[in-house]
Amino acid sequence: MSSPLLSAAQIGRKIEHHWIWQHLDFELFPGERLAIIGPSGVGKSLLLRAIAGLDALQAGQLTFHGQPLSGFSMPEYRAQVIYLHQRPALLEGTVVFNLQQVYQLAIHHPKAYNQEQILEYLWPLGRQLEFLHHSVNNLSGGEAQIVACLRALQLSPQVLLLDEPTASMDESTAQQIEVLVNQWQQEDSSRCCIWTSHNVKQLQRVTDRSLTLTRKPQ
Ligand SMILES: Nc1ncnc2c1ncn2[C@@H]1O[C@H](COP(=O)(O)OP(=O)(O)OP(=O)(O)O)[C@@H](O)[C@H]1O
Repeated sequence: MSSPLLSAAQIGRKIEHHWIWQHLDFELFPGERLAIIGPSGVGKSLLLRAIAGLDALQAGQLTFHGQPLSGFSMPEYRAQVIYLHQRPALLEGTVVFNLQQVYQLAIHHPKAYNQEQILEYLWPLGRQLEFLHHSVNNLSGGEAQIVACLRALQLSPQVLLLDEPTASMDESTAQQIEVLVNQWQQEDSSRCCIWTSHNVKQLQRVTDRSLTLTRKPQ
């Protein structure tokens, strides 16, 4: 069997004096699609944020390709493991500006913005060239999620951490996003994703197994 791409050993996240979750162990093998499930407030986003290296852990260790996260430069790690926030933060300006701006980061050189690829992503989402010139201030919540998703997919990451990425979309647009994520994964069989969603049917379509978080007594 291959080695895990990501693994968590006895990880714990504490906020103030309260453990949100602790003693968590899991492994993510190449090609896997994992769901993180549990009720609101149980700490699913905090787990994705920890895996993304955005928040420190208070216990345990995460490894990527067998190396502790502390062994990576964060830009290098985050170019490979991309977190899609449930409420995406976009930069002031147009959609195309947001898609192009990420390439200013040295870590993405020599990759370059590819408008043809973006238009291919947009077509099944019912949007064309003019969408690229919309100001992000005028986007709906679902459209902002589309932009965040395309911004991540165009970078061809190895792992996508999808935090309710379609929560603000209609069902048909959400399913088109699922198709795009699936295509990204089919392009390289070692790519992995971790999803959170309150849409059980969606999780059945897009993941193969799940990790359940349960609420700790206070
Ligand atoms: N920065 C923070 N400071 C204080 N508390 C926080 C912070 N971030 C999250 N929390 C708390 O940690 C708990 C877990 O939050 P989290 O957003 O991970 O839940 P979730 O399982 O993703 O919920 P939902 O399904 O509603 O998105 C919540 O009680 C939340 O209020």
